[in-house]
Amino acid sequence: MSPVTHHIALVAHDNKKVDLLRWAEFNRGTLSRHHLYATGTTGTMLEFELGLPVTRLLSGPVGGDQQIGAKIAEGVIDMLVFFWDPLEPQPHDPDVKALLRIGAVWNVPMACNSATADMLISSPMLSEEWTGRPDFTPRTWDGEQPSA
Ligand SMILES: O=C(CO)COP(=O)(O)O
Repeated sequence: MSPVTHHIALVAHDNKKVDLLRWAEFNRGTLSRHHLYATGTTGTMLEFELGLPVTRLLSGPVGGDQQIGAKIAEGVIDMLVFFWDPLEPQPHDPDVKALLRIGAVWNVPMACNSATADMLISSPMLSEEWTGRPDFTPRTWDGEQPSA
């Protein structure tokens, strides 16, 4: 039986990049069995340090967070490790909030610090086909005119 692979997104703000790199190096073996995605700078550093392929999107402040959020909404990404910086304001704070929000909407397992990331990466659920994705009924235009 082939091992289950997941699509894992990794993102870190500048002051948290070293923490994420350390965490990813420690978990390199496990991460190597999955498809990795990252925002631009985080992805470049991860590829360099881990020597693993990473699908790199744009840098966070210029749309990368939104791209990760879109992939969550499309059902591509099924786990997010996002070491955001709680001690420094970010110019793209609305994008950061939007990413965290869409992850919550789609019930994606999200880790915002290494303690939670350790728990997610060591979860037995990581070796199972798993989706906690809610089944939203799309609200489509049904052609009815609003009553006057
Ligand atoms: O800003 C980010 C997340 O909000 C991360 O972007 P970079 O990986 O390009 O630094």
